[in-house]
Amino acid sequence: MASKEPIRVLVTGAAGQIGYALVPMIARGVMLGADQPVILHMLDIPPAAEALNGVKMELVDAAFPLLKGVVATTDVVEGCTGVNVAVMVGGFPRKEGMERKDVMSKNVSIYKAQASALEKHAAANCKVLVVANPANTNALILKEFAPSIPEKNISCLTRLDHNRALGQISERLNVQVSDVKNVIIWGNHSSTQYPDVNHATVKTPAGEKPVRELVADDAWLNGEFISTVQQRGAAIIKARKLSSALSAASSACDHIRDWVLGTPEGTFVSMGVYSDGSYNVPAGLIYSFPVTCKNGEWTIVQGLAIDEYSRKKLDLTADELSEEKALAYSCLS
Ligand SMILES: NC(=O)c1ccc[n+]([C@@H]2O[C@H](COP(=O)([O-])OP(=O)(O)OC[C@H]3O[C@@H](n4cnc5c(N)ncnc54)[C@H](O)[C@@H]3O)[C@@H](O)[C@H]2O)c1
Ligand SMILES: O=C(O)C[C@H](O)C(=O)O
Repeated sequence: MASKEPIRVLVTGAAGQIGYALVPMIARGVMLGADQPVILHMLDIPPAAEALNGVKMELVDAAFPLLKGVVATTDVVEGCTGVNVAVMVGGFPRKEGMERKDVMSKNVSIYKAQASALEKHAAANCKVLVVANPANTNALILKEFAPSIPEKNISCLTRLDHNRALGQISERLNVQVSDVKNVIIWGNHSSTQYPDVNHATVKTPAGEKPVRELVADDAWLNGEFISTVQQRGAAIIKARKLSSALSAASSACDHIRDWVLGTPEGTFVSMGVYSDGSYNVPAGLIYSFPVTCKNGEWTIVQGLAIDEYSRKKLDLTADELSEEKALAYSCLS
C-alpha cells in the first residue's frame, strides 16, 4: 500500500516546555494518526536557538518512523513555509502572581507579526491552533491580521479546559474518563470560562445517564466543580512553578486530531472558534463553543437549552473577551 504524503506541522515556541512535550507526540502519530507521516517545523527565537537544536537532536535520536523531516529555525518565513497545520505555542507564559492581562501586550504583537508570515507562506487551507495566552485574543489578532486565511481555519485551545472538566467528573463519580462526554467550555480560556455539565453524560451499564443526575449535588456542580476547572491553570502554576505542559500538549493533539479526523458520532468537544452569533454570543470574538467535526471542518452544536444561570455565565465571559479585544488593540496602537 502506498504510504501517505507527509503533513507539515509547525510548532512555534518549540524550545519551550509545551513544545518539548508536544513534538514527540506529533512525531509518534498522536496528533494526526498512526499511519500519517509528518515533517516537523520548529520555530523559536534566537536566544533559544541552541536549545531548539538540542530538541532537534533528540528527535533524530528517538528514530520516530513517522518523522520524515525536521526544520528547526529562528526564521519565521522558513518556519511557516508550506505548513498544513500550525500550532502556535510561542510567547511569554504567565508566571505565579501574574494576571493573564499582564502577558497581553507582549503576546499580541507576536501574533500580529506571525499572522502575516502564515498568510504569505503557509499551505492553502492551513489549520491554525493558538495555544499561547491570551489564547482567544491572540487567535483573534492572528485572524484579523491574516485576512486571507479563512476564519474557519483559525482556532484556539480550550480542549485542555474541556479535558480538565472530564477529569473532575470522572474523579468525582469514580468512572473512567473515557465514559464521560459532552461537557462544554464556553468562552475564554481564563478564569471566567464557563464549564457546563448540563448536556454531559456518562456511559453506565444501564445506558447513558446525565452527569447532573449521577452527581446529584448541584451545589458542587455549580460551585467547586466550576471553580476547580476555572482555576486549574493557576493551581498547576502554584504547584509546579511552571504552567501546565504535558496536559496542554496532549490536549493540543486532541484538538487537531478531532478537527482533522472528526469527532465520534454523538460526541462534541470544545474549541475556541470565531463566533457567528450562535447562542447570542457577540460575533467577532474567538469564543469557546461545543462543536462537532467532520471532513476537516468544525460546526457549532446548535439548539442546546441554556438556562438563566448559564446565560449569565456565557455573557460574563463574552464581556471579558470584548474587553480583551479592546485592550489588545490598544496594546498594538
Ligand atoms: N491554551 C492553553 O490551554 C494553555 C495551556 C498552557 C499554557 N498555555 C500558554 O502557552 C504558552 C507557552 O507555554 P510554555 O510553558 O511552553 O512557555 P515557555 O516559556 O516554556 O515556552 C515558550 C517558548 O516560546 C518562545 N517564543 C517567544 N517568543 C516567540 C516568538 N516570537 N516566536 C517563536 N517562539 C517564541 C520562547 O523562546 C520559548 O521557547 C504560554 O503563553 C502559556 O501561557 C496555554
Ligand atoms: O493559566 C495559565 O496561565 C496557564 C494555562 O493557560 C493553563 O490553563 O494551564
